[in-house]
Amino acid sequence: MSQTLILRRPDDWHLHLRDGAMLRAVLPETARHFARAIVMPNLVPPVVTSGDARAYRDRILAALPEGADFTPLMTLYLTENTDPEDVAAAHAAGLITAVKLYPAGATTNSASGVRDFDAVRPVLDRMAEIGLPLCVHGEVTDPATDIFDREAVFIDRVLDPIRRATPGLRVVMEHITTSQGVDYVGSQDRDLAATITTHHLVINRNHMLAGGIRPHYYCLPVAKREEHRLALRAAATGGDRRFFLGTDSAPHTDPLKENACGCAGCFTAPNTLSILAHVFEDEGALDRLEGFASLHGSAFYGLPPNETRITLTRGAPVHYPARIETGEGPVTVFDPGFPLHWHVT
Ligand SMILES: NC(=O)N[C@@H](CC(=O)O)C(=O)O
Ligand SMILES: [Zn+2]
Ligand SMILES: [Zn+2]
Repeated sequence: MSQTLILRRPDDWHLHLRDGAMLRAVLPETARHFARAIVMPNLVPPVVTSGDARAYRDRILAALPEGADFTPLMTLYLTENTDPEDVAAAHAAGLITAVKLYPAGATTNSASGVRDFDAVRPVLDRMAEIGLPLCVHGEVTDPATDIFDREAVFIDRVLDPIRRATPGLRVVMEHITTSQGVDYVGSQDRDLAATITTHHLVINRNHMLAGGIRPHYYCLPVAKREEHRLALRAAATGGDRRFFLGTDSAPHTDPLKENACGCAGCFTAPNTLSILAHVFEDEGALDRLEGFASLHGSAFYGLPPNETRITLTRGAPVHYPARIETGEGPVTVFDPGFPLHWHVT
């Protein structure tokens, strides 16, 4: 017997769309299922001013397939030179939904990020005043901190002090990967939330490293031990409104992934919803999928939920392409390692 789930159309609260030919290839994969997405600003060069955000938004809208119903929600890349007034004006004009903090050197295209957190204090103060959320890539970057500990150390050493010094600042910890991330969000008030990716609900570090190195499972923050994956699954499927979907779908071409120094990022846009339905079914939480994918994020950002619906139907295995072609080369689609049965229409 086939089983059907009807959900409000989901949103993706953390997405990389890139630019140019890559943008044109990956955007339809998200627009097919999602109504809105927070678009990350880590282009080269990054999206740092309101003018950059407006121009990037226009390029995204121009790349949308005919008839697509998709709204990009823009972000600014926080640098030590960001002008608080430019941020406030972009917010007041409805141009941006958040500002993104990358510690310099933490991840893909983060070289223009923040080294000295005191240098961005005026921007953070202004954001707290106007209620504009800060999205955070939460990892320290000092070489002495083990890569598997970088998120937990960031919470204690950077994030908690910033939040204490900036009362009222609304923060989203992006792509949390640890039980410490889950616990920190759970212990705080409604000004703090977290996105969780699809892939971190599926893989732990063994999937990436045991029995051969699998570069398509390499992303940042890097997948952790199994106990952390289980904590993320409990948070995502537990119904707490502070946790919501941000796929962090992050396309890189195969030659850049399958490389002696491979890029970080998993491309999950095409099959994310089928995988999530599988995960929520496994956890006996299909009734909570709509909250995680379609309701909690918009509530945090103060936006109305989408009025349109998608239908998930459980049936014969559904096949997604192993990779998509882009004008820049092939991009491998994340392989969850199990057959998918949930069709999305
Ligand atoms: N997640 C990743 O591994 N990569 C992202 C950057 C990021 O979100 O940290 C990318 O832009 O490729
Ligand atoms: Zn990141
Ligand atoms: Zn990302």
